[in-house]
Amino acid sequence: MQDWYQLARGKTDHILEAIKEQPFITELMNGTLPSDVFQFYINQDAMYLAEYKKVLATVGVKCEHVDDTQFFLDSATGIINVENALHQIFLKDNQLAHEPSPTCELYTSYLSRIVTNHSLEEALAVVLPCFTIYKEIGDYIQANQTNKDDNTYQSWIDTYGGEAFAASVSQAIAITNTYAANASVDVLQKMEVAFVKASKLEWMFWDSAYNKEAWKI
Ligand SMILES: Cc1ncc(CN)c(N)n1
Repeated sequence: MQDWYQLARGKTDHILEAIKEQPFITELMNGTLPSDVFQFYINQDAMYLAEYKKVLATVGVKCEHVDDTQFFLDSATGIINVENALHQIFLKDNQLAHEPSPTCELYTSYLSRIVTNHSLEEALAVVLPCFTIYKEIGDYIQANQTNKDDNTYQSWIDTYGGEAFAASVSQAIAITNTYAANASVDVLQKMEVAFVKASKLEWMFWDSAYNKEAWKI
């Protein structure tokens, strides 16, 4: 029998395929992504992660089992520290923006709303695509690129395609599956909605970076 993650992941096949085809991802893989686009992305991502860190800590506090709490608190500090270090490599101080794009604002606000006002199960489901999609895309790029020795963005690619990230992704999936195993049909339905919506927001985040999305007014 399929576990919750396998079922939810199945509902997002089209989103994963669409992400792989995004110009942001194909150009990142080829090493041809314009540096101003990557700068825009990394800058927005730094603002995203500052909020995501708080969201993960909140999920950790809500967990019933101490090991799960520990995992999310460790993730809030450990993973994010790795990503912040990565940002230091790429982020140019003189090109910093301080206003989140509409999509960055939408994604972080959505995460925060679900984690604060909804069930623990939905909170687990909504934070999961941030782990699983980056893992899948990191693996996908590593498996398909032909320029590992000559890609400006290799350290970014290797962060998400690497073993350390894989271990935390597996743990996040396992914890979510455990809580889903005891959830009602109604809660399972809501978990799926949250997982699919956050997956769409991952697609939108790369799309908004590629187009250097601005506020319309
Ligand atoms: C928007 C976004 N989503 C996910 C990740 C991977 N933690 C990230 N750095 N940025």
